Amino acid sequence: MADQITMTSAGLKVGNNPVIPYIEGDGTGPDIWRATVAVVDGAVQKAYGTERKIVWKEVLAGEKAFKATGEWLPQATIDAFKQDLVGIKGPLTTPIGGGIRSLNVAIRQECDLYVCLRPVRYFTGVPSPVKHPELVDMVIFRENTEDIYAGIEFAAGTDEAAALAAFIREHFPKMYGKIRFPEDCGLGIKPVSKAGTQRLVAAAIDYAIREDRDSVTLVHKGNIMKFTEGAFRDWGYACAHEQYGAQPIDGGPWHLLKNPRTGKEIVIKDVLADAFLQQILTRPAEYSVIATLNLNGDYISDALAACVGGIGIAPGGNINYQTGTAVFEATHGTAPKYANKDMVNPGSLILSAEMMLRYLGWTEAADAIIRGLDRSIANKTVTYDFERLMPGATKVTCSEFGRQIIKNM
Ligand SMILES: NC(=O)C1=CN([C@@H]2O[C@H](COP(=O)(O)OP(=O)(O)OC[C@H]3O[C@@H](n4cnc5c(N)ncnc54)[C@H](OP(=O)(O)O)[C@@H]3O)[C@@H](O)[C@H]2O)C=CC1
Ligand SMILES: O=C(O)CCC(=O)C(=O)O
Ligand SMILES: [Mg+2]
Repeated sequence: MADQITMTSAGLKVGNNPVIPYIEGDGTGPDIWRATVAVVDGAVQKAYGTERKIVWKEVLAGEKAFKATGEWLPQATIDAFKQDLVGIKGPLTTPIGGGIRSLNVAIRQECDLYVCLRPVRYFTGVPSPVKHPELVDMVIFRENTEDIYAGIEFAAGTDEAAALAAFIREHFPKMYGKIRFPEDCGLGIKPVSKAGTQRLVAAAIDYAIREDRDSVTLVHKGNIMKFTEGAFRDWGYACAHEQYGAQPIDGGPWHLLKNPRTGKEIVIKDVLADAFLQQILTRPAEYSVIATLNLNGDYISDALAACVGGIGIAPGGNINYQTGTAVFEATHGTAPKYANKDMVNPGSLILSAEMMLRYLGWTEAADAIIRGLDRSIANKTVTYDFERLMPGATKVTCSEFGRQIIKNM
């Protein structure tokens, strides 16, 4: 028996046997996927016995898809994510320079998954390069459909780059004069819209209200990129003011919002991206919910993951809160040098699956995963990345780490 997940006015409707499409992924993807599926099935069984079970449905993308179909991202895969609503994926390779554009970004854009949700918090015992990793408890809302990631780029020396340069020269001669080497210049365009910004910022504020968080920080580089990053900040504050009734503090720009659920205050503030990247090291406790643009969010995700013990344990989900469509995935990439060695940490994908279970409303199964992971780390039976920094730890394989988590649930 298999149930289709549907979106209703009351939220997702999830049966006992939901169909969940998954992409195994490239590089280390198959290793971490195998460990993840075992942990998720184990957690669901632990929480609900035989009453509930996920019906996994493989869909293809990346190298496996190319070998089987001649396409890197078959339309059937996008259709499955849209139809089945909730899915999960391993990492996919993106070549640098030429070749295909990011399949990961393509999935987010084609399904209009406008929020890249990346919670970053510390698990006791995980080795970290900072003195107080336990002070890091942030949830990143990274805009997922706009910015430099829209992929409007023209290679130096092409007719397209020359045509765009000619257009700028004709219509914006002063700006053309600012291009230092116009003759051999690659050109990129950075679209950032009010609608795109405000649906992202609204999702971040909704989260702060729902999860009783005390601040939402808009992270941008608006001093330099005034009409994209600066506009993101201004539209973000406008969203807080117009849609949530937030009021300026001492004339602004910071705003204060009363949580309608708890009556507590939520500060809406902003910070420049470079300052933020140093402050996450020096005073992380001052930040809670983060709303930011696509590229900033990419950098911030990896930097924050490092603060709490590394990319091996940083989860994520790409979500459209209106349609309910969501594809969960780790923050890290394919780590190709470790492919097929059954070696890397499956924690990021396992915790992404844990987010997925919570999104489905299967909180008991999600809690079982957290219990299993907490205890496995406390027992110091960990993969190479933690073991090399954890005195007295026992190094286990990727699959064995998964088995430890199941045992410890
Ligand atoms: N969403 C996605 O699918 C993403 C895909 N990518 C793609 O992945 C490919 C490789 O990118 P790359 O820049 O090497 O970044 P990766 O994140 O794949 O790897 C960088 C380093 O991070 C560490 N790492 C990554 N995964 C794990 C894990 N599961 N457990 C423990 N440590 C881990 C390793 O560090 P160490 O060497 O110190 O052990 C690794 O060398 C590229 O094609 C890139 O485009 C990148 C990011 C996201
Ligand atoms: O798609 C890629 O290759 C990179 C994506 C990425 O770095 C991210 O989503 O964090
Ligand atoms: Mg990244």
